[in-house]
Amino acid sequence: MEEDDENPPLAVRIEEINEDNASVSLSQSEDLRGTAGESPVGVTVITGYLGAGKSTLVNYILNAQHGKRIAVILNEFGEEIGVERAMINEGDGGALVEEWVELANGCVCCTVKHSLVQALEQLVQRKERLDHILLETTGLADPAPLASVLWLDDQLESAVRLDSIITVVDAKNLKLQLDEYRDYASFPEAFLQIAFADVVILNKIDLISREDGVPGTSDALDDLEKEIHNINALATIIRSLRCQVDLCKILDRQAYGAKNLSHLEELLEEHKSIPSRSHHDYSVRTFCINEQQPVDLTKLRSWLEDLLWEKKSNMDLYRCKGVLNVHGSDQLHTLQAVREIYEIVPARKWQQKEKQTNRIVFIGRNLDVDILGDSLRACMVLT
Ligand SMILES: Nc1nc2c(ncn2[C@@H]2O[C@H](COP(=O)(O)OP(=O)(O)OP(=O)(O)O)[C@@H](O)[C@H]2O)c(=O)[nH]1
Repeated sequence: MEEDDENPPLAVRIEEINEDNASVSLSQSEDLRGTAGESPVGVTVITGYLGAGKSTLVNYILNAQHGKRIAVILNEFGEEIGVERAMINEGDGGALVEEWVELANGCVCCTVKHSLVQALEQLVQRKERLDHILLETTGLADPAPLASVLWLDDQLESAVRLDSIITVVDAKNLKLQLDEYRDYASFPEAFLQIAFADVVILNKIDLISREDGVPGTSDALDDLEKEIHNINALATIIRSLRCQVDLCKILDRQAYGAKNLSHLEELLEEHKSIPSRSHHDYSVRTFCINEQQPVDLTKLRSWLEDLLWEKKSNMDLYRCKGVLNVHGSDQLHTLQAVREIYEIVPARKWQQKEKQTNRIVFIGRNLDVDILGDSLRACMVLT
């Protein structure tokens, strides 16, 4: 499509796909392979419960003076699409909304993967290079399938890469949403969305006031932050009014992959003291395991596959991040996993003075820290 400043680009509706071609294999994503030498375009997934402020955030990003060319993909239920579009201001202030690409058929499950890949393909094949893509998901979505589409592509030298998952939460309603389901075996999306987030925007702080009436400074906000960190200790939390946040903190975070190792190490350092629980914990929680002995990489992979794929011990692991001390290698390896997809890569040489160790943070439900610890120790090579 030729760009024309006078006429803002129209929406491109992705056709609904029928059931016959619904289960598209991930190798479809090979269509998204990048051109040699060009760095992939970052995709920020924006998720959050109904009404938390996702569109407000997208609007804010589009209108901020950053000079980036940003495209938006919406994933909303059919009837809502018109409303969504009308609510988003098409880039008055600096951002150019190049194209709207809507995923018309509901939340991002396997049927939508195909449309998503097509939508991304359409965007990255444009003549004018994009700087970033925002993918706003429906308030009901579980972000994990999205991560799997975008992350796999990274391994395929894709033209796009998952930059980060941002979850917007409503400071006024979050506690209610979490409390409602805390003791149940099934968890609402609110938990999952926080569990998968790299950044949580704690929005609508104006609706939480201290007793003296000063908005946005209440102890209740500290409590909410604790609550969020109990679920996902690795998430960066940013408080906001109408999602007005420093864009440097949310775009280009490179939360996946080994490139951003220093950030990962900082996170792991900060959270090495996450308390371990000796009993089975049914809620969504973060645990950290620290073990120094080097691991056998083959054993470690099959341990991880047992946990992520076979769901051994009924543990529901949503997210893992860590550094590994691999036997026979002078390289520090990083581990990243989102649901069943994982990646272990050598990142850099261990430094001489550095303590070589395995430090893994797990976010999930039903985690049993004893089983996790024992089974990890079984992968170690005694030196
Ligand atoms: N008081 C207050 N209202 C806000 C704030 N941020 C957003 N809102 C309002 O909250 C409502 C919902 O915001 P949206 O951005 O549409 O939320 P959403 O997550 O996109 O909503 P869905 O698409 O329905 O899931 C709108 O009326 C916003 O104006 C805030 O910080 N404070």
